[in-house]
Amino acid sequence: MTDETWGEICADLEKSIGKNNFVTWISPLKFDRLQDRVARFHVPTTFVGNWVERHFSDQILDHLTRVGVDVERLEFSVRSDKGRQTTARHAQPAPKPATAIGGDLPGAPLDGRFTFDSFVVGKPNELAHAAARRVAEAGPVTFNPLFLYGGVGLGKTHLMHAIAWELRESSPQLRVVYLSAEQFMYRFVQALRERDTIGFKELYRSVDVLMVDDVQFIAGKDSTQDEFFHTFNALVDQNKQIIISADRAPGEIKDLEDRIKSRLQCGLVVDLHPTDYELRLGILQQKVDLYRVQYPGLAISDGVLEFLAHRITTNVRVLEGALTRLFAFSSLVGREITLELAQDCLADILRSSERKVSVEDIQRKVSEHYNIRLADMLGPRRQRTLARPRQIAMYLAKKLTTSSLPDIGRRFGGRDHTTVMHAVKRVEELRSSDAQIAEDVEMLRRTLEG
Ligand SMILES: Nc1ncnc2c1ncn2[C@@H]1O[C@H](COP(=O)(O)OP(=O)(O)OP(=O)(O)O)[C@@H](O)[C@H]1O
Repeated sequence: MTDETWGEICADLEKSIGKNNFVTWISPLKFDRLQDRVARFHVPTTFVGNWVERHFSDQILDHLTRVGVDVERLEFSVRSDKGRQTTARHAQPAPKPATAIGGDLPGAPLDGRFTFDSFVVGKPNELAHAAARRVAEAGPVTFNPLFLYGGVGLGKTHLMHAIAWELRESSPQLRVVYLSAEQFMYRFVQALRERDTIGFKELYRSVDVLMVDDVQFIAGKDSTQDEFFHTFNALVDQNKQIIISADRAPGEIKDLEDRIKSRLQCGLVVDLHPTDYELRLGILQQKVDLYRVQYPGLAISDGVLEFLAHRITTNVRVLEGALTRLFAFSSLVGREITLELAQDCLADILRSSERKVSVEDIQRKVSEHYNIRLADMLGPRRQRTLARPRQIAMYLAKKLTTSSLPDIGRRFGGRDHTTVMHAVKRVEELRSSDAQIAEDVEMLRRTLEG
């Protein structure tokens, strides 16, 4: 059997199992060889190998036999660029399909790539990861809800899906529902339209684990908030686990009712901090390893990943997009990915990343401007000559970056978010009453935004 035969079979498989299944499970397979009637494939993770083996091996065998390939069974192994191999057969048993987790329960589909295996842990996300792991153990409920928050593309959805996959595998009897707050609202509205709110209530209040992604979406939507609040209470009363994500801390979500905010704050609130250089590099290396399984010929020069990790600091999604573009380009033109090629091919992404101001840049510029030491800006001393620049830096951090108030507080020597809130308010007042401060702030803003 050749790569070409496999390509033909893929086209047929896509028709029979559907595009989504095909893209998630079959595209990542790389045909390796046929030997002793065993067709061997490389897979990006053991998880994918297990899944394909369990759910699609009969269909693959069927298609292979139909085109005349003499094959008895399939084998899947993970191969990293260093040639390490682990065979899927020896790994944990695969979980059951989870597109409709909980059988007839209306959950949203899960992404097969978002598992704990593929989540790279670093300092900025280690607490969120540990909390997610703990919840995924399905032991006694210790914190309810688990509230994960952080900026765009930092891995909230990835962690929630990972929890769902893990629970599905270890506790298949649990009724686990994952959905976005938007889907929760649409389903609720549909129930209202069909006059079946009782059915809706019963359904969502009978789950064992409820995960609602991007909860900030329901802010300002009164009846949905109300329904969410009652569902939430009913589940907490029954000691069922709830996991919520949002783009900011509960207290900072505008137009969210206070009773919901306080409920959300009752459990464990953990944020995913913006990535640091090491985490970005780790994620890039992991992606390269995965791509190498699919495209063994992939050549990437030393220093390219370091360059990307250094320059693209916005979010992981942008980082992944950049790498995908580089891979596509290099495979199309058949060239090694060099630093020059990366600079050319990613010029737009690099340019837009350049304009991003970081909290560290702000701290540095403000301390230079007021001629104080950076350590003093971050330290505990409260004298006016230090406190004022510190407040201005906090104000600029809030205005020029996407960091949340708690995040800014933490970066200013572990201060509370209320201190940052106070600083922002104070500088706003001073800007209208003190011409010197207004001028300083404007000048600093211009310099920082370049
Ligand atoms: N630590 C990580 N390790 C591996 N991949 C990661 C990590 N963090 C994020 N990603 C990847 O980045 C992409 C975006 O992550 P995800 O969708 O979970 O972000 P999010 O925080 O839910 O963002 P949004 O607020 O936009 O919904 C995904 O492809 C995810 O797999």
